[in-house]
Amino acid sequence: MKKVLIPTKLNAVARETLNAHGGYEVVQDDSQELSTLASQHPDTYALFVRSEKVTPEIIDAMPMLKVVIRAGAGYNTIDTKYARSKGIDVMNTPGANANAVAEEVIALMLADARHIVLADASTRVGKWEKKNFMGKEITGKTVGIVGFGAIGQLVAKRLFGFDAKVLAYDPFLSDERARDLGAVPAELGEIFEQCDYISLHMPENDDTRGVINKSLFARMKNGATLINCARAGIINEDDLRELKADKGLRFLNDVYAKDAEGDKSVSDIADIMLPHLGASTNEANFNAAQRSATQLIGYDDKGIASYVVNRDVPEGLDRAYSELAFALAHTCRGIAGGNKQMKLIETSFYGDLAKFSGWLLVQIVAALSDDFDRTQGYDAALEYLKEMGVEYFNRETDTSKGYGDSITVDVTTSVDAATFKRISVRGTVAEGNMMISRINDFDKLYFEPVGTAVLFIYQDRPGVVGRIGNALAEAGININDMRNPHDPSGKNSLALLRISGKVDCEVVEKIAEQIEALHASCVSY
Ligand SMILES: NC(=O)C1=CN([C@@H]2O[C@H](COP(=O)(O)OP(=O)(O)OC[C@H]3O[C@@H](n4cnc5c(N)ncnc54)[C@H](O)[C@@H]3O)[C@@H](O)[C@H]2O)C=CC1
Ligand SMILES: O=C(O)CCC(=O)C(=O)O
Repeated sequence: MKKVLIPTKLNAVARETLNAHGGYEVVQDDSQELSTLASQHPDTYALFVRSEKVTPEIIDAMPMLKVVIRAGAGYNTIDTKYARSKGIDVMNTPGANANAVAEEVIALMLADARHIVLADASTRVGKWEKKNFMGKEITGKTVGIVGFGAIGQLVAKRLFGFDAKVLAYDPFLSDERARDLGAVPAELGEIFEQCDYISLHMPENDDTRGVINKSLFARMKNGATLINCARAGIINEDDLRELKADKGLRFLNDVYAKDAEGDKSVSDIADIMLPHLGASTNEANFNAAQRSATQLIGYDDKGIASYVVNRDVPEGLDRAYSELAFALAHTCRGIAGGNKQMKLIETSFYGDLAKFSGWLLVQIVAALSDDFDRTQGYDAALEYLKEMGVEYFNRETDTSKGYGDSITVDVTTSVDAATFKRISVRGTVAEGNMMISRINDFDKLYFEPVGTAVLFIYQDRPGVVGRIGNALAEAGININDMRNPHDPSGKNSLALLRISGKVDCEVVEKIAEQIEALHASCVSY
């Protein structure tokens, strides 16, 4: 059993999902400090946190820790570098709470524009200060979004309902993409100069700390509003203090240097301040909790490391190709019949993927062997294969084949001392979906490796597919998708079916007997 420690108020769906999957012992306790819990549970394998600080001391208190999952977006509270040095993967759950924050931004804008907080307090004590609460409308205003990621984009989408003009600054997003999303791409200075509202949605890191400073505040329009629901560290609070009154700026704030009770340094300059409530909706808490659990399961069962933030995922590599490499190797392993003794792994990385071959090999080795620690890198993967007596060969790719960005994984296993079996699987990513395009000689499959697949190779003759369908139906299994090509000789056929649920090995074996299959296997993704 792998111990998962959840020292925070996280929706019970995380615990329930892990328990339903099995193999995890979940300890959830938000009544004690993380430091206390860490020392009580040194055998923790995975830690789920919200805004709790994960320091080197916390990490050292749990020597078996392998994964930290931030149930949320910002991971500036986790010492990711120290975690890396200890071989610990840190993940976040991008987008899981984005809508909650986007709605909070709109709530803050409206609340401030219509004096909701002050007007409520005044009316509640019996006053009638209608003339003091003349408001303004956000409809038609120009709003600048700094950091046009999951939250920034949703804020824009919500604002379009108010006919707002949205300017977006994000150095990692193309102007074309920003325009596709309805925003006007702009430089940071232009945003501060032209906007009535500026909402910050970039992460806090070494590049962003303190970047929202005097030089930008000085360019703001008089009476403009700054909203910070991102992180306290990205703005220079003293610079804002210096200019705020003169320019009549408004400042709406959700974030602090420390999430804790006590006086807040911004209380003199914040017009509305909330206790870091951005993600505090039932929906966001549920989403982040569920995503944390499913990401851990995906990481453990399928090697999905795409959410890991403290490993050098090479720049320019679409994460879907990491998952593809894993899925192709996992398919080879399934067709080879599980944990067979591997002799040789051969790979081809076509198109732009050639430069990511080292990173992709790690995913392949992780898929082929449960013992390989996938938090390690390329050199460790090569070393591991050597220790296991497995040869590895990465082929030069032939661009004339026109395979685009695709991967081939060939695995040769020994059936007995004298016989070897070679499984070759090629695949690509199309419209964001993984596709297996070839299995051995069966080409143009375009089969998505998800759910459960069964695979039969047989001598081609009429009626076989019908018999497979009937036998599956008798076992209560529906067919969701199917490919049935011939091999180039035209003698053999492949029936590759995605089925509605897990299937017992006996059912597959029985069908194989009935149709006199040359090969039968079942792969769960
Ligand atoms: N108040 C709250 O409760 C919450 C706050 N947050 C904060 O909001 C931040 C953004 O969250 P998401 O939109 O989900 O993350 P995201 O990763 O989807 O978006 C962040 C965007 O910022 C951009 N960016 C990076 N460096 C930048 C820079 N120097 N200038 C401008 N843009 C830059 C990135 O390219 C990315 O598009 C998180 O990092 C977190 O700190 C997130 C969730 C809840
Ligand atoms: O979990 C929370 O309440 C804070 C969320 C947050 O700040 C984040 O996801 O970055």
